[in-house]
Amino acid sequence: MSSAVQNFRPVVISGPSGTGKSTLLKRLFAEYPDKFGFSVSHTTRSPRLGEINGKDYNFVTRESFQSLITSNGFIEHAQFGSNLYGTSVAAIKSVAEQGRICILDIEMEGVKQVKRREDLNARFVFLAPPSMEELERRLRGRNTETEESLQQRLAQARNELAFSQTPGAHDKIVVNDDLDRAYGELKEFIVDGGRFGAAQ
Ligand SMILES: Nc1ncnc2c1ncn2[C@@H]1O[C@H](COP(=O)(O)OP(=O)(O)OP(=O)(O)O)[C@@H](O)[C@H]1O
Repeated sequence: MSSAVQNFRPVVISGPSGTGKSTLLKRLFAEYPDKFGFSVSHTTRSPRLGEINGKDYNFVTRESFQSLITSNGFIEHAQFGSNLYGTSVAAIKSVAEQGRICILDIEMEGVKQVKRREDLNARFVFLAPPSMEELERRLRGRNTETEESLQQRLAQARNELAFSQTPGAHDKIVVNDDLDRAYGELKEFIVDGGRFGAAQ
């Protein structure tokens, strides 16, 4: 295992859409501005004006994207329109090499992929809604979804919740009932007395 991810273990946060992942992560990043980072995704699309290679995206050709797929270099990849997008193992490790904890805010299939990559040494936290009713209330309250996308998110939420019940799926489950309480519990798990999950 590369020593960087031994000391700077990536944290995978997952949970149904609308549970409050972005809300809680924003707060964590504000409290610890230099501790965390996101991995830079790969894409085959062309850079837009002002986008920087290696910062906004790793802009690559279709050929090199394909060869990275073949060599098992991606945690997840998908096609949107005519372009390919993906999260590479190297991009996650690179965050650790910069001395930061890589935060992966991903859905269930991505979680399963990261679990298969033991060399990433990741920790897994699941953010659960207090109930399906409250999740629906939050999604409606956010005013970002059509009825159709809302129903899709709720159906997917049931899958994610079922997976979260599988023994060993996550190292920690935080229920986002009261925001301050949930933040405290999430922070305690992630910061871990300043060790961020690393063995002393
Ligand atoms: N503990 C809480 N109590 C009440 N409302 C909350 C709580 N946490 C978050 N919310 C609200 O719920 C809504 C969904 O939160 P947020 O957008 O952070 O979810 P998310 O998990 O990041 O969703 P997505 O995966 O779709 O990005 C927001 O309007 C947010 O303000």
